[in-house]
Amino acid sequence: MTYLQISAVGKTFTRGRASTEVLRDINLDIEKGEFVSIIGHSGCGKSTLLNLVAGLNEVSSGGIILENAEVHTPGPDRAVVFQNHSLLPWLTVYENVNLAVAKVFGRRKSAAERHDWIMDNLNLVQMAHAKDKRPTEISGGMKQRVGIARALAMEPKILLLDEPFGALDALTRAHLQDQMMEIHARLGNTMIMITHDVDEAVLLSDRIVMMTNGPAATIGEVLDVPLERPRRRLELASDRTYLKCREAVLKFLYERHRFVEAA
Ligand SMILES: Nc1ncnc2c1ncn2[C@@H]1O[C@H](COP(=O)(O)OP(=O)(O)OP(=O)(O)O)[C@@H](O)[C@H]1O
Repeated sequence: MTYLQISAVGKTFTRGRASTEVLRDINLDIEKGEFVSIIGHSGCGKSTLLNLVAGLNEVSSGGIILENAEVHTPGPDRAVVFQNHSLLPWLTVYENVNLAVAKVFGRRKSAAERHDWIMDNLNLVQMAHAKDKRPTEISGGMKQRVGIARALAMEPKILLLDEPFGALDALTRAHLQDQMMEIHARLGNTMIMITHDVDEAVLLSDRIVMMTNGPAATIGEVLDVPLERPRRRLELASDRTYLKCREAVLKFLYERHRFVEAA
């Protein structure tokens, strides 16, 4: 039984008499525990697709089923991490995570259990030491880590990552990619990540979904990444399979589906 099933999904935005068909006939099955990246040129509809899975927008045609339940609205079973952290600035790191934990586990866990759970998740992203700091007092990479802890603390069925490291410098980005791989190995979560970064996609993913250019974008190809885990970036830099996957994505993006700026 497929965990997440995206079937014949289309999305058209309509405003007044104008309408734009952004996505057409998207079909994708994702298994429990898979790490899937979505890559494609700017504006092709990656975030739109993620937002449909998150339930932030409704599909115009087709359907999305997560563990036998059709997706219509947002829910804590699908946590989203955005490129720019969405922490509340007047709350501490701890309180930001607590907000999600209280909402999801308020009735099911005691206050002591909720506290332990918040600390577990802050520890997972190595942010427990900053639990009493406010978002303005920590770096961009740290804020993203808190956002990831908050999302993980909801124990979602699926973690949706919309360019989670896009705004970070290269070194911080590499560090967080490594942490993400460790978390994935430890918890076995199902994750969908949008990225513009070919190396990031190959390093982290079990499969890479490559999207054609819009309007009416669809899935052009899906690439399996048959690299064993754990993966180490330095060893992979000269690994044949890694380089082949990288080349396949680059060819898709820059030969077969080159980005053409709209007039
Ligand atoms: N709510 C909306 N109403 C109308 N059009 C929208 C809406 N949301 C997105 N679009 C349009 O859908 C298209 C795809 O946007 P989307 O943000 O999904 O692309 P993307 O691939 O994630 O882009 P990027 O990589 O630049 O973030 C764009 O042309 C955008 O203008």
